[in-house]
Amino acid sequence: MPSEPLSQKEIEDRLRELPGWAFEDDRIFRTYRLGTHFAASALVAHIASVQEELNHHSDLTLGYNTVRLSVNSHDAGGVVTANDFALAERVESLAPAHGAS
Ligand SMILES: C[C@H](O)[C@H](O)[C@H]1CNC2=NC(N)=NC(=O)C2=N1
Repeated sequence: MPSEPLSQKEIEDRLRELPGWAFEDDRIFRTYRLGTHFAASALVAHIASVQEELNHHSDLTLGYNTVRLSVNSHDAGGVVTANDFALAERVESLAPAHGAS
């Protein structure tokens, strides 16, 4: 079942609970910085496994020592839904163990 778009106010309220995340162009996004390229690669693999579990997938970009996620919901027409925040919250909870900031 497609998820429902969140209102601008809902997005702003939820973003307040997710420091480092921001909203632009109908997406929420964050960049994490890591100590090494290998650590950044491991974070990408961990995020990919969570995305499979949730069946919800970000645009996930690996840099030298950075990982950038950008996500919205295709099934809702390319806008932000609760599923995007569910993914963001899961990533926030696993990122510190990778030394991401
Ligand atoms: C068929 C399957 O449910 C869809 O392709 C899923 C997979 N991952 C997805 N990821 C994201 N970000 N948005 C979606 O709408 C979406 N849909």
